[in-house]
Order: sequence, then structure tokens, then C-alpha cells
Amino acid sequence: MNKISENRSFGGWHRQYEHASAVLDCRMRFAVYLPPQASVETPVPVLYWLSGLTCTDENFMQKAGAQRMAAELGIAIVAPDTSPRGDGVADEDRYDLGKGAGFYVNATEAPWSKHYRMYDYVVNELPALVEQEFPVTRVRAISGHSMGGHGALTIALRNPERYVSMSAFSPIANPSNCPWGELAFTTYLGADREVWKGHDTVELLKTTAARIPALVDQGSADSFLAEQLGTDTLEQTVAATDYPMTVRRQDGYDHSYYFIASFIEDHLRFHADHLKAAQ
Ligand SMILES: N[C@@H](CCC(=O)N[C@@H](CSC=O)C(=O)NCC(=O)O)C(=O)O
Repeated sequence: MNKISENRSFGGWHRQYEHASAVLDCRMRFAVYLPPQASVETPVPVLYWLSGLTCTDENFMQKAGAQRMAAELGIAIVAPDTSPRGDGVADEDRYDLGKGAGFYVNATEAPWSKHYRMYDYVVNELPALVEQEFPVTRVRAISGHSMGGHGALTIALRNPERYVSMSAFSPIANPSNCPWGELAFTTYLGADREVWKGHDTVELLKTTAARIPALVDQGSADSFLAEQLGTDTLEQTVAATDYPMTVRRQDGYDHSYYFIASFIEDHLRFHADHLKAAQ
């Protein structure tokens, strides 16, 4: 693992690292924010942040403005990249498939299955590395935006023993029934819609017995809301299953990081309550 940048921030440190990923079979970059409290004597819990289409580890760290509150609350934040990278990695000449669009699944279809295993990377390989290299505990929460909101919710719902809380901004909540999700799942997972259900928040909510506290924010002026995100279906499913998920509609907000920056404090405080209770 190589450190490739570091910046002091609110008394803590923002750092970027590059490492060889065995799971993805390529070199990967991720970012970590370590709050001032983090030390070997006082390890801190971790919030994993999964970004959306076209993003790298940098979008959230540079635009969300999360560091001040993470420093105050004593939470580390880890932001991985959104797909495998490198010259030998399969790609498509479009923004919603291939590099920058890993959809947090393990691809089973050629040529994608060689590198596109973002589910295993986020669930297992990256936390193992983070917990070995940094002064953090094994108490984790997970959040994300859009494609990353889909990733955060589905990964937590599939692994309730690994996360104390989950949240999302503008998640792709029902990817089996929207153009982004149908394209990605057909391409990475094949045509069997039963397989897709294992990576679809709405479908997972219908069958899970676990109850992970959850917060979702959705802007009313989001240009992707009608066609891609499935928020109405999410709300109906939460009500029908009595799932402990708060879905907030935020008037006039769009899909951008201006929206995320406006409400990230609420999400960090929400996660901090659950992370501290589990320490
Ligand atoms: N057509 C756009 C789409 C890219 C986009 O809007 N990406 C969002 C996430 S969308 C769902 O996963 C994003 O977070 N962009 C990065 C940012 O910093 O805002 C395009 O290609 O521009």
C-alpha cells in the first residue's frame, strides 16, 4: 500500500492510497479521512462512503464537506473508487457502464467477471486492509450516493452483521426496474432477474429479517428521480415491511453534491449515534 497524497483537515488527515487488489486483480486507489481522535490507543469507528457513476475516491472527499463533522464526532471515513481501473480492465464508451460504474456487484458475465468484483472488494478486502493499517475499530456504517446509495443499502442488507447503520442520498433503490440498473445487471449478472433481486434494495427489504437503522434523503428536483431512482417504490416497500428506514423528501434539491453537502451532517450524526452505541 502506497500513500499518494495527504492533507491536514480539521485537525485530522485526509490521505489517498494506492494498493494491489487481489479481488479486483488491478491496482486501486482509495481515500481515508482520519479524525484527530484516531490513535492506536483510541481507535475510531468507520463510515464507508460509496460514490456514484463517473466518480472516484475524490468526489466525496472534495465536495461533500464531511471532514468538519467527522472530526467533531470522531469518525473515520473511507471512500473507495467506483470500479476496477487500469489498461487491461474491460470498459464501455459510456458513463453508466464499465469504469466508474461497477454497481457494487460481482460480475459473472465475460469479459466483466475478470475484474468487476466491487461487492467483494467493498465488503471484505478493503475493510480488512483498512482495519489492519489504520487506528480504527471493526464497528462500521455505510452510506453512498445514487449508484453508491444502491451499493450502500444492498451491501448492508446482505451483511447485517457487518454494519450498524446505513444511509443513502438519491439511491438507485429498485435497479431491476430502471434503465441504469437493467443495463448494468444484464451486462454484469446476466439475464436472470431472480439473480438481480439479490442486489436490489426494494427486493432485499421484502425478504430480510434483519433491521438495520436507515436514513435516505431524496431531492424533489433531481433530474434522475422519475426514470432511475424508484423512490416511490422504496417508500411503499418500507411502509409495507415496517422497515426502520426514514425516507426524507427534500424540496428543491437536485442530484448533485450541493444536495449531499446540505445534509451530510444529518447523516454523520445519524451514523455516529449507532457507531458509538456499538463501540
Ligand atoms: N450524465 C452525467 C451523469 C454522471 C452523474 O451525474 N454522476 C453523479 C452520480 S449519478 C449516479 O450514480 C455524480 O456523483 N457525479 C459526480 C459529481 O461530482 O457530481 C455525466 O456524465 O456527467
